[in-house]
Amino acid sequence: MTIPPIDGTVTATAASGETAKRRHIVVRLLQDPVAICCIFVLLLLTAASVLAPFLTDQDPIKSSLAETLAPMSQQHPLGADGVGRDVVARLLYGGQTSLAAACVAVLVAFAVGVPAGLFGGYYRGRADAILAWASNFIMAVPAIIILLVVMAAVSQSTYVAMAVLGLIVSPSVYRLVRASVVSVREELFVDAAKVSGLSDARIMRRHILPVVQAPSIIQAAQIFGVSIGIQAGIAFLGLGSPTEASWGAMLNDAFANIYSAPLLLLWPALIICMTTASLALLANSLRDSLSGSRRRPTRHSDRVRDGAPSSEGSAAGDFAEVADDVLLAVDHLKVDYPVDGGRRTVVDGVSLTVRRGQVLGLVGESGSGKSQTAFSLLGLLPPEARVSAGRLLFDGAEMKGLGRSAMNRLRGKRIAYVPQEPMSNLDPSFTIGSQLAEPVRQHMKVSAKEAKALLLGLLERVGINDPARVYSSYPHQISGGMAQRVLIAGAISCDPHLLIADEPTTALDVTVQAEILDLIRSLQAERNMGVILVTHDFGVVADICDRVAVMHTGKIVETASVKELFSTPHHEYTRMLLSSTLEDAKPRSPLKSTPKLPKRAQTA
Ligand SMILES: Nc1ncnc2c1ncn2[C@@H]1O[C@H](COP(=O)(O)OP(=O)(O)OP(=O)(O)O)[C@@H](O)[C@H]1O
Repeated sequence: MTIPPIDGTVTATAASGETAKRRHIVVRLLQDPVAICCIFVLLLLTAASVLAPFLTDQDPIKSSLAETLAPMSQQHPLGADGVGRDVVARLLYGGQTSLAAACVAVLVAFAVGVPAGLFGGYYRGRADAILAWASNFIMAVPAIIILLVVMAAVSQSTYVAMAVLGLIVSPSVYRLVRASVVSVREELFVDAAKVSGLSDARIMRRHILPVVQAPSIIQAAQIFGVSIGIQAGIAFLGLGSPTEASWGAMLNDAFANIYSAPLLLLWPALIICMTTASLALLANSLRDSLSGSRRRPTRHSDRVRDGAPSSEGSAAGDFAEVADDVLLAVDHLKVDYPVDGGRRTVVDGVSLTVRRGQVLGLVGESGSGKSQTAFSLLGLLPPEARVSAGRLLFDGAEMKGLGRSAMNRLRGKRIAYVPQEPMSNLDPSFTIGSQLAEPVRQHMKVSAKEAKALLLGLLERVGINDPARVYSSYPHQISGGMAQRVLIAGAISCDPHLLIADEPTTALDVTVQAEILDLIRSLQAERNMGVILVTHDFGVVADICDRVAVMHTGKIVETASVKELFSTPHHEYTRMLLSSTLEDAKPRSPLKSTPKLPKRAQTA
């Protein structure tokens, strides 16, 4: 077995990739006007504070009773406070204290939280449990009370208070880091690094810390802003050291003179608001630029699509010529997952064809791989799934190698999906109309008004009596059957060529099942759609399918027309399935005049 050179060329490539990624993040950040304004404000404040001795010759601490509440003048551009101290000098020197003390809080929070998160997330076990308990305990303690006690009984220094604050907020850093570590430590590249003999410290530094970096920067900005606010709060309560100029102490002094010199309150309040708002907005912009540039986890399936075709499958064999009426041609589709150091194949060389206007039933017992086959066609498998195929032709074009945006353009527009559980596929926080309209507007490039008109017509078409009411309803206000009609309306809204329905009636009341099947069949005939109907129910197959593919342990064991399959099943597994289904089955009544289906659904 060859172990990839983790420390060699791969590392060099990865390092240059990381550098490029960082550069990309900075570029994105600098393209954001909000971020630029925030950075400018923060740099200005920091520079002014650092350069305070050069910007003013006034002493920020020394009081002068003769200049108590002195008005604005050349000597005191913003006046003097209640004990005659220059406001500008106090703002500038106060910035030194406030910004440096906020740095102390951030440093302590990260010095405690990052190692604890790395250790707990990486090693888990008992140490992790103890750290989790300690973090819960610290978080349960009211921070402001602790700070007041420390300042009253231990030290009045803002720096000491902020060090304690750092300790108090360190559990939030711990939690963030731990969550990031847990999500990355199961990755195959971490296992590969272990196999290659890298030490834990090196794995953490190389593979785990880079993942933790981005969210940590955002959290540092947030903690920085919060600690400036808290400093102001405790100084405002009069707990700061009298020998330290700070923005909070200025607030305290200004409050004492609020009636005689209200402007004194304005300057520190303005500067505190500007600093905390800039930090909060900068954190938001950072998050946006990081999420915009975050590398999409490389799906094994993508590798197959992007790279050279897998050697598996007979690319040139079964589908050398694809007839014009073939909508979908799948050749030797394979899906496998990592399990206990190996891989488990759940779809094993599936080849199938769907013609335009044809309904293909995909049947098999639970776990036979029906849904995995359907999801791989939709490109919806989890990242750990590895997908390969000889060919995946849709509408005459190869789907393999399609990027995410091309796949998104196909999904919803040309390939639509009807799920098994309609209710859990509707977001309870949004109205049905808004959920249906979004993809229509995106794919069809129509206005909100046009999308609504189109959808109201479709809701009526799928048998909903009061489309306008349902359009403005929330999912909990409609029944499961109606939710499935809504999803079917959504699925056909962009006029797809292929509809993949994964057990669309399983979660529904028996009385509604036949109506939904009838609806799918009538829509399919009306629009000449190809349909893949995933089901384990031969009754459903008999009702609406033209052809059937029988799946067993990830393989298609038999494909035939419905008539042939029921009259002369060839494969032993098909016979077994048919006999077990028919043994307990009640005869199904024909669907032709389902009493509950609204008239327009049948006649339209
Ligand atoms: N993320 C995963 N990791 C590992 N195995 C998985 C994963 N998802 C599905 N499988 C396995 O793939 C196999 C096929 O699952 P699939 O959902 O396609 O079955 P199915 O035929 O649709 O069954 P059902 O009718 O119960 O949904 C199952 O054995 C399942 O345990």
